Amino acid sequence: MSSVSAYYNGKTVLITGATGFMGKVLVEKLLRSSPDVKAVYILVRPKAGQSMQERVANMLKCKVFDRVREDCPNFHEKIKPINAELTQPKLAISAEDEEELLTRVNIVFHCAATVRFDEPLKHALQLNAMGTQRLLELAQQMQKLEAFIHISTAYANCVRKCIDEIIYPPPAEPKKLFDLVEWLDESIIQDITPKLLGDWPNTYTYTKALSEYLIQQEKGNLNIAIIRPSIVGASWHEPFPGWIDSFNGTSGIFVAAGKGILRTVIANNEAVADMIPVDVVINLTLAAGWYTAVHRPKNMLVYNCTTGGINPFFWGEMEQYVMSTFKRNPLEQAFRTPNAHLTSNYLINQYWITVSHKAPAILYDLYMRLTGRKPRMMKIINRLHKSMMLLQYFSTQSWDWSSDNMNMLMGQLNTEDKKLYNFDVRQLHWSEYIESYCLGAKKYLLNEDMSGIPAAKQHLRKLRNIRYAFNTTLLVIIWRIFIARSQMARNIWYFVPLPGGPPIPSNQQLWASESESSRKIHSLQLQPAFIVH
Ligand SMILES: CCCCCCCC/C=C\CCCCCCCC(=O)SCCNC(=O)CCNC(=O)[C@H](O)C(C)(C)COP(=O)(O)OP(=O)(O)OC[C@H]1O[C@@H](n2cnc3c(N)ncnc32)[C@H](O)[C@@H]1OP(=O)(O)O
Ligand SMILES: NC(=O)C1=CN([C@@H]2O[C@H](COP(=O)(O)OP(=O)(O)OC[C@H]3O[C@@H](n4cnc5c(N)ncnc54)[C@H](OP(=O)(O)O)[C@@H]3O)[C@@H](O)[C@H]2O)C=CC1
Repeated sequence: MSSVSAYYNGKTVLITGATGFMGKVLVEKLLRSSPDVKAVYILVRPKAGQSMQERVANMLKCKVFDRVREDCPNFHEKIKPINAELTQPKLAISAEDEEELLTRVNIVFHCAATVRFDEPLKHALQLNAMGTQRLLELAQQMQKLEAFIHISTAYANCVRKCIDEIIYPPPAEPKKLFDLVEWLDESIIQDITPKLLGDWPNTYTYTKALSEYLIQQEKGNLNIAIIRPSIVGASWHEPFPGWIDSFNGTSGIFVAAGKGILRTVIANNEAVADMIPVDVVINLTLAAGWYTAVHRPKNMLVYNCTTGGINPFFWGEMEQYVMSTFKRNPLEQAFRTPNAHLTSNYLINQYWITVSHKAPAILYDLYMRLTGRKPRMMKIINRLHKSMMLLQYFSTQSWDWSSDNMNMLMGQLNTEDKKLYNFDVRQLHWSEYIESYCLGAKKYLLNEDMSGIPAAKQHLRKLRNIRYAFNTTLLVIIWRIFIARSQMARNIWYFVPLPGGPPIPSNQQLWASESESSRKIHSLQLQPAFIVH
């Protein structure tokens, strides 16, 4: 008998960020594993011209709910959307909805956040830190609240190399910052952001660190747990292997590499790629919710939800597995043959950016212009470079996260719960996982059908032939330039018995141009790497 699923049956749950990548997996697993859960309130904002109702209807059509749709066809009746905006006072929840939440909710899962690394500080603060504070205020008034689970990130304290399951001093006093951004002009905040961030690499990790500290300061009597996942990847098993619907973290990089657009990445082959499947994070989150509510630990527990200390995996291995999968199962309409390499050398990376990113993009855009179409590759490449700049902080270093609480929690689960809410990452087989992740990105992120693989392979063969033809033409052009300028090259050329080769010149002709050409050959700057690799 599962204690965790039994606990959620009959309970009323509130989830923020339910429309996001992790939120959807949480809602799905909760409804599938505890079909008798009383109600799942989700805080949703209207967005992109869609009302809250339209957004929820679209969300429920998502493939991630296929399994629960089969198991419990009426699962949608349990979902109760509430109009909310976390950046607004009182979360912009109507008085009537607030009353409903205050009298009914038993457990809160707070997933909503902006995860963009380039989010302006003011907005990141308003959502990630102030939003969390407002939700806590609401939670304090909930009459039947048993547990509050906050999703943070393992990188909230990335300025440290060894990260324990404790709350560290914040980068700044949150309330002073709130005051500051309240009255300072937006452009001034932008100007002083690097100074405020200090050692923190971006506004995301900075505001996540602040929100952890705020929770510790203002938790009062609430039963709270903090979950800190590292880089969240596609699902391992549930609801089905490889499910992913977000380009964040490594997913966008995989797609760009699979499409043959990304050829060089700044990363340390030997650094740990601390990735964790989304279903593992959600299983741990639900188990932590149960443990927090039922066992009521005296101190607030922080769960580092990471793999590096338990089952380490390295960026170099990731490169191999990703490239091997996309070579065997290519993406449709690839720009070039997938062939991405990691390097920790800045100059080498810059060199390949010029030769293997920018030069092909310029040529392709020229071709688009000549054929009357809109050029777009350079724009994509520039965006990719911006992303890579922001991600390289994480791909060039390793961190040590302790995972004692994760192990402790595993020990608290009964045999059935260990299976139903499996978060034992020792069983994770990385090559199989990365293959299923890449195939999931193909199917669920790009909506490509597996039946299109033969055509995609055919397309890669066409690209290979174009590359051969291009390289041969380039070689001939370079050679012709040599021939025109170097007597030695001409001598070699004339000894190659090619059909249709040049006529054998007289000795006089051979000597005539030599002095001039031997001078010029030294000034020729040949770049053999322009030959596409
Ligand atoms: C051979 C392989 C080797 C692999 C080596 C890999 C090395 C990788 C290294 C290190 C990964 C480690 C990462 C650490 C993570 C920390 C963990 C966490 O705690 S939390 C979560 C992390 N959060 C993020 O990942 C946000 C990062 N993203 C951003 O901050 C922004 O997206 C940014 C600045 C990178 C780009 O911003 P923009 O404004 O240029 O673009 P935008 O708004 O994101 O996208 C515009 C549209 O393009 C789509 N898009 C994005 N990437 C795409 C792609 N690759 N292909 C196709 N479409 C894409 C998007 O879905 C979006 O579509 P629509 O407008 O919503 O419809
Ligand atoms: N993905 C990852 O690799 C990792 C994620 N995390 C953490 O996990 C949590 C979930 O991340 P993930 O699912 O990837 O993120 P997503 O960006 O996919 O989802 C974010 C969610 O927050 C909601 N949200 C954003 N702004 C507001 C707002 N102003 N008011 C109400 N809701 C809002 C979004 O709603 P809407 O649909 O309206 O935009 C969406 O539901 C975050 O707290 C993140 O920090 C931690 C480590 C790694």
